[in-house]
Amino acid sequence: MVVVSQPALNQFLQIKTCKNTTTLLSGIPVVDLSSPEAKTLIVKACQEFGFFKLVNHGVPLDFMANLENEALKFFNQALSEKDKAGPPDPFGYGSKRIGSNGDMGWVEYLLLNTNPDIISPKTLFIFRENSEIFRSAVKKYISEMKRLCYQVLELMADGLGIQPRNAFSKLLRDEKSDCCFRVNHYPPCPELQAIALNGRNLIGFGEHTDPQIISVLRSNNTSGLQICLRDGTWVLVPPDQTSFFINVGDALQVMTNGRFKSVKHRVLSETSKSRLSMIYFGGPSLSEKIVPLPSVMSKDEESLYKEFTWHEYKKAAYKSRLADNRLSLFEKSATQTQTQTQ
Ligand SMILES: C=C1C[C@]23C[C@@]1(O)CC[C@H]2[C@@]12CC[C@H](O)[C@@](C)(C(=O)O1)[C@H]2[C@@H]3C(=O)O
Ligand SMILES: O=C(O)CCC(=O)C(=O)O
Ligand SMILES: [Fe+2]
Repeated sequence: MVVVSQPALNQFLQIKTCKNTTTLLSGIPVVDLSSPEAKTLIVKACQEFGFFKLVNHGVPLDFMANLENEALKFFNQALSEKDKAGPPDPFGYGSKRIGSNGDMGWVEYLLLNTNPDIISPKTLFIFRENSEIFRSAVKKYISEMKRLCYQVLELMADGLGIQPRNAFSKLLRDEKSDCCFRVNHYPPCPELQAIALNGRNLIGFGEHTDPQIISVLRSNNTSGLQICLRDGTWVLVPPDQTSFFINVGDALQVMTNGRFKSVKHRVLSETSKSRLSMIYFGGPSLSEKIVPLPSVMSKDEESLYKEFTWHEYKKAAYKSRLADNRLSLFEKSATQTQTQTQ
């Protein structure tokens, strides 16, 4: 990324308000995947936060470190080289523009489709020439992410008492599942140290919920990720490069009829250290109906949402701005729910 002037930086600056105070949270739920209590703790965390940290996950640490190194080699290239893999369509290399509806962030990224049948021409440029090591690191990492998602989703089903226990995971096991993988690089912004910030922050990735079922995030040891609690307070998530952070996505909120809540999150940039994060987004096949699972619902309980397919949701999501409440388009009004119960 290039050096920028203060007026150009203004579009990434966010004013902090008193109501929205950021506090350091040491109470992020932590789940030990090897513990017999994992399923109970996962359900509790998804109900209260829509978010938790996963330890003892069994993913080899060198897979994470290798991919991080390879990704940094990509981002350290000249912009003219990286731009050959962009602009994102939505896959490929992107810088500062997130999505196609005007969102901006102090970030550059690679967005990849994980289905080998769908090859985006842009992504061919990412792995061209001497990048076989990068391609292989991505492949190994993604296969671990799939395994981890299946395991976590099966524990969620167990914890909720859902039969069969693959009710969620089968959606990702489907060969047509719509999953993607993102590597975000947040360069440091030395210009910011020189100017008076007046308590303002630099937005790396603006607030949003992830539309999919589940997201698995790993970052280097640079902070920046924040989650929003139910009371609207933003809290910092202390980084931990050996662990994963699991986000409940909008589709899982619907499939649990609101028992799990998708977590609103954002990244604020550091002025002196770069952050590198990799996120695996697990989505179902495009034709999948996103409805509450019958075994989640109690007797006479009605769905809070209108029926829609993942394709319909995705289409709406990609027309929306990052901070929009995408699920509200599919919520039933109070009158609709009452009429159905009468
Ligand atoms: C502004 C946008 C970027 C996004 C598509 C959208 O129109 C709204 C959802 C955004 C998001 C957030 C989570 C993931 O990073 C992502 C890949 C996704 O599936 O939804 C991004 C989209 C994107 O960057 O293209
Ligand atoms: O980069 C991060 O740490 C989080 C980014 C994110 O939330 C996303 O890409 O959807
Ligand atoms: Fe996200």
